[in-house]
Amino acid sequence: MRVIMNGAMTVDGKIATASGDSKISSKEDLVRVHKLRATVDAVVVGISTILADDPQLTVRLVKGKNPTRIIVDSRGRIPIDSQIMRTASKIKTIVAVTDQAPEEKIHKLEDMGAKVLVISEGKKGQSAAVPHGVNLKELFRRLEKMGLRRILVEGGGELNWSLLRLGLVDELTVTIAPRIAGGRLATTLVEGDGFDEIAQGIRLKLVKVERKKTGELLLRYRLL
Ligand SMILES: NC(=O)C1=CN([C@@H]2O[C@H](COP(=O)(O)OP(=O)(O)OC[C@H]3O[C@@H](n4cnc5c(N)ncnc54)[C@H](OP(=O)(O)O)[C@@H]3O)[C@@H](O)[C@H]2O)C=CC1
Ligand SMILES: Nc1nc(O)c(N)c(N[C@@H]2O[C@H](COP(=O)(O)O)[C@@H](O)[C@H]2O)n1
Repeated sequence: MRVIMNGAMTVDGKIATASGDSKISSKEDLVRVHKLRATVDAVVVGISTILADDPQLTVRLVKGKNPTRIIVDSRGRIPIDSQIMRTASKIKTIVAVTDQAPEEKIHKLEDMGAKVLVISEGKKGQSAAVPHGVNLKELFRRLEKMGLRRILVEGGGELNWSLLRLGLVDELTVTIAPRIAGGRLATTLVEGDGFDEIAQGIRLKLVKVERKKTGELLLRYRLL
């Protein structure tokens, strides 16, 4: 399995403003992301990203095949009128929940065309903010068994932390937009509990730097 994490942040590391505006990167960068989506089997996001952005997670800006969309959502909170659920009968959609999700909601999601994976709670690698989240190692094992081998993670910060902490990420691409958003409550690329010491931090090797006409920087890292 190959797991690529992608995100767009401001120079001060924010992936959205405190009020929830996440339109950070340029159209050119979004086209790059859609091209990247067209190369993967699945795109994974956390439920808070769905609730904040109501994304489609498609390749509509380019020609190509839509990846399977995977929502990590322990309590089954995904709205039935979200863009993802409204298109779940046409574009493969998986909602990964735990036994905290109400059975009635699980049936509703399945009736609308989504596949629901009930996965026992994860214990390691999660932050205090997500004490009873989906067991991501088990989720990724199940995805691999289903033939989903090339996975793109598109955040947000809590999901990014859990996956990085568990060592499940192979590559990180991050677009840095020439903006500063500020705001102590604004979400950053990686949230979670974090480490006490920098020496404990996750190590990366910078493998590529691209300077864009838009003023953005595209950084590509390999996880060590
Ligand atoms: N600029 C960019 O590139 C991007 C920006 N964003 C922005 O990020 C923000 C959302 O990020 P954030 O608030 O960090 O939330 P996330 O999107 O990372 O979702 C986190 C939630 O997912 C659920 N979850 C279930 N299991 C796990 C697990 N094992 N580990 C982590 N989470 C789990 C939890 O909710 P529950 O307990 O209910 O299951 C948790 O609170 C939005 O504002 C969005 O716009 C998002 C993506 C990209
Ligand atoms: N690469 C990138 N740049 C930005 O500026 C972004 N806001 C995001 N966000 C991610 O893309 C999702 C939106 O996808 P659709 O356009 O609806 O297909 C959003 O929810 C984030 O996961 N990414």
